[in-house]
Amino acid sequence: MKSKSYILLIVNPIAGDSEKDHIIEGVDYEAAQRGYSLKIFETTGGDDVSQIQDILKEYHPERVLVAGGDGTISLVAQCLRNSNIVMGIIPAGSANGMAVNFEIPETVEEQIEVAFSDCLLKVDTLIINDKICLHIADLGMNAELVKNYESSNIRGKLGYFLQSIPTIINSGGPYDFSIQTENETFEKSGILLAIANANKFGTGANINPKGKINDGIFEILIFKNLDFIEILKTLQDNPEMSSEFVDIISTKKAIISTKKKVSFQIDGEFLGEVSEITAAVKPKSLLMAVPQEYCEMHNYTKDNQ
Ligand SMILES: Nc1ncnc2c1ncn2[C@@H]1O[C@H](COP(=O)(O)OP(=O)(O)OP(=O)(O)O)[C@@H](O)[C@H]1O
Repeated sequence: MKSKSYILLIVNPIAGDSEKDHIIEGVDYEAAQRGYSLKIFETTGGDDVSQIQDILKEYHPERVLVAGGDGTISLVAQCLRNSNIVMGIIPAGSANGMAVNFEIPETVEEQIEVAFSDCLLKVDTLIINDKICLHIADLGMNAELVKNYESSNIRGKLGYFLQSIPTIINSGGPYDFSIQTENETFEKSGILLAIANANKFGTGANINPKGKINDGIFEILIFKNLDFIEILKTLQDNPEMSSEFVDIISTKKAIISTKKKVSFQIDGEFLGEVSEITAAVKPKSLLMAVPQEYCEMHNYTKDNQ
């Protein structure tokens, strides 16, 4: 084990199609100011999980900062789950859904400040079909949109917007979902079933306004139709959505099945078509540095060590 405390910075060089030099310089400066040594690891897209695990064992960093998109954040969260190592996010992807959800500020300077701050929150993670979900997974129309977005050349919100109309027209829904929770079985029909640990999609749509990221439960939201007025409401901070538009089930675990296969995504990554998934919450399993304002707005109590 090394004698000085380490910060590990994990950089995905291709995320968001942007250079990361200013992030690396900013983190290097801040780490030095605070008396840490900095270890940098660049992902390769190959065996990143086992390489990161080896670095964690060798350097025992106090914090791991991630400069990448949602895919890289998920990968790092998977390595840090059930440890006491803090994860900080420096969003550098094309859509950055998790950063939108955690209200990470816009500038790199502010993001680095948050990533090094002592506003720490132990958040729940979900395990869905053996994969980690920090944010939102879904079956149906949004997953179809993620698939079409991934295969298109235009990135960012514009890319999502441009894919939305053909996706709506060509969608395979509505779907009949059978949802088995710990105590009950529900039969529901909808165009989109979301499994939400967090509140917002990467587009900013606040689909799960009452959800808390550290309450030991998650929400299953079944959207029944494309009601544009209700969709516009989700752009507000605290939308009251009609029960004609969405049904909400809160639970700790669930098995969800459909007769016909349906598109499936976790945290912005398209994972093919499935007819059954299992989801379970792992309460307070990841320690994250988040903005003070995020804790205040959602009445979260900090989990400072
Ligand atoms: N050095 C690399 N070369 C090629 N691909 C890489 C490399 N490092 C990571 N990857 C790939 O990058 C993907 C993850 O990208 P990530 O989600 O972080 O960024 P993004 O796609 O730009 O952002 P977002 O998810 O916010 O749209 C994974 O598929 C991973 O395999």
